Amino acid sequence: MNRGLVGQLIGNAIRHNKARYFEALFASLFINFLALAVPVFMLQIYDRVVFHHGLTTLQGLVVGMVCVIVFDGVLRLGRARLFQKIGLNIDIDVGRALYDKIMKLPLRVLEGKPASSWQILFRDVDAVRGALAGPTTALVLDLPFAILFFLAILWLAPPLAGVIAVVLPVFVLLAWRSGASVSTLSEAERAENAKREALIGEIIAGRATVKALGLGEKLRPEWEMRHRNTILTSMDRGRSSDSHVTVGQMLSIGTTVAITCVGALLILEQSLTIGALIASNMLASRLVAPIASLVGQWKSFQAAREAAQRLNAVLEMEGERDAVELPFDRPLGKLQLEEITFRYGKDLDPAVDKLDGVIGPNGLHCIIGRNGSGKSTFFKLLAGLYRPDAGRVLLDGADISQFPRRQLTRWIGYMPQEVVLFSGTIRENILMGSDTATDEDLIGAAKLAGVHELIAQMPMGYETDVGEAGHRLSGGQRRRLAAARALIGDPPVLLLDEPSGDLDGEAEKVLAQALRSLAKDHTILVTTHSPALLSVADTILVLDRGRVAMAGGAREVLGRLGQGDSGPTAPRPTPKAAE
Ligand SMILES: Nc1ncnc2c1ncn2[C@@H]1O[C@H](COP(=O)(O)OP(=O)(O)OP(=O)(O)O)[C@@H](O)[C@H]1O
Repeated sequence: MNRGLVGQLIGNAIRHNKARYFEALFASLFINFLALAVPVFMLQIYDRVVFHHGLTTLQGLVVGMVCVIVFDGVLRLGRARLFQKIGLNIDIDVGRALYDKIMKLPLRVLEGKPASSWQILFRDVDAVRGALAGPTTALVLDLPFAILFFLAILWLAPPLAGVIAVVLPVFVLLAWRSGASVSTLSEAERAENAKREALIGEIIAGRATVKALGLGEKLRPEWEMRHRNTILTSMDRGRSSDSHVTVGQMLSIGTTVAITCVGALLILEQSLTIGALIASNMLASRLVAPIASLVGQWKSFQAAREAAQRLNAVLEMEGERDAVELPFDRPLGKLQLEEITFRYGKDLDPAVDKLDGVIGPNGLHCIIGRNGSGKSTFFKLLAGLYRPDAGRVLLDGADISQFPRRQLTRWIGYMPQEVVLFSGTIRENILMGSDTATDEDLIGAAKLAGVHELIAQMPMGYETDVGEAGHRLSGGQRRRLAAARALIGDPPVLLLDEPSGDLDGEAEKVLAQALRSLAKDHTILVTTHSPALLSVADTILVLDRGRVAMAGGAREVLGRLGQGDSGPTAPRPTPKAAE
């Protein structure tokens, strides 16, 4: 049977930590042997010290018990440390595998689920760690030693061992039932919790809009509904769990009562001493305790198993090509589209529909079209972020789908429409665009993006902290930094989605001139409606509902658009005119 990747990772983690688990098992062995000391102490107190005034025995027993308590404490502490180390290794292995997988998943897969559902997966790593290196593991290691206590009771009072033999299967059945019923309810609770977190995530991400539009009250019913559902499912799960735990506690008390009653009869028959009864009762509660905790803890195992299954499902998803980089020279930047088609869903119209033609090498090519005409989708296909449902994108004659992501990002610089910066300095954010860039490249890219002077005027210059997601900067500043980030690796192909979006007129002109001079030896595609950029373009491609509505030299297209040509809705006259 396929254990799955998480199974393998856990297997590896257990193998790597085999020595530690053995040490923990060894510690458990001693802890449980030492646990026998208390009943023996009681037996001696009642049957020897009390009955025979054995004060010397009492002194000896007290010294012995102090040693036992200290040794037990040291062992428990040691065992907890071992679990910490094992847990750390599991965290590192499984957490790293999850991070790597998420980084390798295709963009469409990542976009297919809310951001919060990816975030929540890291909590699943905690659940797996908790089950393999937490209190539940200590419980499992203690379980085999229950036999030790059973044998001790059997030796002291065989009829009392009979009572235990009857009660134990009931405990095991209860633990199993508790796990089974809690499992379904935990899944429902998790699903509701994920919905609530998705809403909180959206509200926090859009906090400025929420505030500006005063959406607090409008969003409240939705929030309250999701919050209520989370609480209700949590209460259902809690109720089920509580009822099993309560039955378990009742059974524990019932066991003590049954043992005491049977023990009392044995004392009356003079086949048992009071000390032996007290010792048996202590042994019985020590035996029953871990099994009774199983009733409450089974849910942790169940939760860990489900977490492992969810992690497994993600880890087994197909990632992007992880091949070694191919020995290709730096491309010249000729993009060839072979009837590329892409739909966001099987039943949806194509967002990009049979786009065909050649762009570049070199030149500044503007893509225009109405909102929703497919410009951003087209760029994501060119950047290799989406795979076409049909057709191919070739770069210098090579299908881009064969290249690993790292290689592609060096050749195709992409600046998305929604600019995202990361916490850190301006310098760190720009340098993210290249693995090898020097300080000279950093300044060169900033100058090209027209942001160098602006940075130089800041008190901390390139070391200025941009804040969470770059929120300490203005929209235009963020966009210019993102442009510098796309430019820094000097890729032969540049895809800039609305680079002039938040720019003022002056910045727009600077950008237009920079792109114009860069276009001599780079293939630059820009989606824009900025006259400054359109005026320096070599070609213009007009998209409409994912198709080419018009394409050709910039002057010609602008002329036709100016003459009242129906533009984006016009038929497709020159499919390869962007060449
Ligand atoms: N993640 C998505 N899931 C489903 N449909 C999508 C998704 N993203 C875009 N679309 C749809 O695909 C079509 C093309 O969208 P796209 O973002 O490429 O247009 P655009 O030309 O860049 O628009 P704009 O000028 O507004 O940025 C639109 O109809 C849009 O509704």
